[in-house]
Amino acid sequence: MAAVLEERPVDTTGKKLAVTAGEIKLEHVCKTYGKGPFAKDVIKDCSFLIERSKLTVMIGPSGCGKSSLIRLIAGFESPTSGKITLNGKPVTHPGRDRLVVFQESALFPWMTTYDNIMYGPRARGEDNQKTRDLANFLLDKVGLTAFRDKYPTQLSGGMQRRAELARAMINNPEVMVLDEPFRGLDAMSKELMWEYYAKLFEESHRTNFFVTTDIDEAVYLADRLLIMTNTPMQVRAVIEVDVPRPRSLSSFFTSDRANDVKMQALSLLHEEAMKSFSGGSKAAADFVEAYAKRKNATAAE
Ligand SMILES: Nc1ncnc2c1ncn2[C@@H]1O[C@H](COP(=O)(O)OP(=O)(O)OP(=O)(O)O)[C@@H](O)[C@H]1O
Repeated sequence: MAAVLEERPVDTTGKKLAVTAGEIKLEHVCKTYGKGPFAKDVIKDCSFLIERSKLTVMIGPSGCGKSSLIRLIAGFESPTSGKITLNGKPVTHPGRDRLVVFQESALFPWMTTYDNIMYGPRARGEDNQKTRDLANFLLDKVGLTAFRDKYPTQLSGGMQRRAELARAMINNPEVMVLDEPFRGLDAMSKELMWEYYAKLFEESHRTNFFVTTDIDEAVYLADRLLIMTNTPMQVRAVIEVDVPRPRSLSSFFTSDRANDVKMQALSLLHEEAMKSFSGGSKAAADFVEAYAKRKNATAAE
């Protein structure tokens, strides 16, 4: 059963939003695309838990199968074998209980920020005082109250991502799934997004599953870090990021534990990249080069 965690204030008039947190379990999940001589194993015997009320981050080499796994969890595709359950019930199709925020903007360009956020409730015939209060509450939470009536093209990249977070959260999913949502943002906007997003999580403790290729993002955000292998993708290691919350970005990376986790994760990812580097992967070669630069920079500090 999903747990109703806590009543959260929606606005100053005292209305409440119940945050419901679910749990997703993957057991021996495999995914093969194509048939016969064209068959390609992308996910192989993948088992892990997306724990209730925790922020689980999955990091793996580029092209290892992360987006394929998200499509299975979202219910857009089915595993070739193995089982995925939400609160013990098999995932068989897409549902409001598992909303995915993708790396590409999904905002409707002809709608204002407010209308984009209200899209879900309106589609369900729930344009009422409660959802309107909630939309305004979320606008405030993501720092977009002043941009309520602007269209997506009038917002910066970071603002668009924040609007997307609000648009997903208004539907109160039991699990929020995020596929590299901050990819492509410049470094400063990205850090700002991490802080917004971490705060939103810390205030709600909704179950979140966040997928990335960015090591700093992964370590800063995660309660649990899943390090994945190259294709066919499996869980290589699970690291508990036992750094207390709320986390301040300015002090986080000076913490010994955060740096230990980062070095441990980097070294595992480096091993995975080396495997596909020897197999001739361009993405792996880029990672190996970036890793060497980062290691030298850390040594120089
Ligand atoms: N529908 C499909 N049919 C055939 N092959 C596919 C299909 N979807 C994905 N693949 C293959 O599966 C592998 C993993 O792709 P996927 O997009 O899941 O990886 P990823 O880790 O999300 O990549 P990135 O980090 O670049 O976003 C790739 O080799 C891709 O070509």
